[in-house]
Amino acid sequence: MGDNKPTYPPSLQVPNVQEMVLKDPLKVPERYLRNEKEMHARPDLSHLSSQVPVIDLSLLSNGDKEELLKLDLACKEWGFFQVVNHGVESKVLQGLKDASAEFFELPLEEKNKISMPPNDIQGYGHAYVVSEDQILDWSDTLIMLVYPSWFRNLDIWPAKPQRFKDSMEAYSTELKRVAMELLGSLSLIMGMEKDSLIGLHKELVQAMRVNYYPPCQTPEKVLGISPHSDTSTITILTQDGDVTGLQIRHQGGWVPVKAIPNALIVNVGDVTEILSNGMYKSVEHRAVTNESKTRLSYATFFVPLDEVEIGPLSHLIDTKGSLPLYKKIKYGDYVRTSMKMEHDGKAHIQIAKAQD
Ligand SMILES: O=C(O)CCC(=O)C(=O)O
Ligand SMILES: [Fe+2]
Repeated sequence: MGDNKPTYPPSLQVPNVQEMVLKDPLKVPERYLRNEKEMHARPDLSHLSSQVPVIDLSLLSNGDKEELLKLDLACKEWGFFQVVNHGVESKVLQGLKDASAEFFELPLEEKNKISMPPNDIQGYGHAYVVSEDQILDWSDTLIMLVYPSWFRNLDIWPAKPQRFKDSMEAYSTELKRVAMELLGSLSLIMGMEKDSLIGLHKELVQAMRVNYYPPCQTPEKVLGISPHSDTSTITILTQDGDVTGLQIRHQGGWVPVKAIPNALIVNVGDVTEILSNGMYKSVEHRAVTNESKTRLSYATFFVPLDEVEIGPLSHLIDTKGSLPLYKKIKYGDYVRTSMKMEHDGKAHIQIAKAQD
């Protein structure tokens, strides 16, 4: 069992953004410039920020019917929600943030000791760079598998700061509990037993991505992370401080998510969209940069084992008399094919679309 650690298609090597900004804060190379249409064409929906649903995890845990209905609506209408009363202590959240910030402040050569190897996407570097002429994201990233623990490749976990591993472990263990609770509630609102979704995963695989967004003098011209939906079942995100950066697609525009302090931001991923035959939508999101402040975000992806076949749940097709919108596909094939594609909104979910 211990030898079968998954690896993922690697990304092309591109410049370190943090270093670029350190050397010349005014320089924004052409490779990072977005077209104006992409940045400005959509309606400004920032006034909708306050309407992003808020879910109380302690109520969900008690099986509160009203809260389950709220969750159902949040997954249908927004695909994103904030979770409060999750029970993750603020010192655990802060521990992860401090240790990560300390890692990113290390000299480049120290960080490069765990740079992504040529055959994997885990480690320090950039993700989803698949062609030399693609527009690049204004960010650097650190990616690692955390659970099940025998999936860990500790060679690419930061050795410095010393407390990094413990902080990551403490945070991830807590998030696993939150995810199990959320997946239990999702099972219920999808008309199944509470433990069905977890069972379907065979093993709940948990991967972590720490995003580092340096400031950019012209934030209106670059993106921290390109629009995409996550290939996960669910993603739980937390962010550093009060710098807003995350924006979600809603009603044809972009809505900034203003994080409630210490709340966790959850989004529905492609797997849930596929399983629910489109009833719940994995929503496109992106991150913008800030003119003067660095932002860090911490995304935890919960996914099934590679061998698990995902496809619309039969009871969700049968009861509604609707056609399956997606075909059955092994999760491992889905995620690996998507990683060979440039982030382009939700284009990669086509991999699982049923033929008409
Ligand atoms: O930084 C953010 O808020 C978004 C990060 C994200 O979408 C991701 O890592 O998949
Ligand atoms: Fe994402």
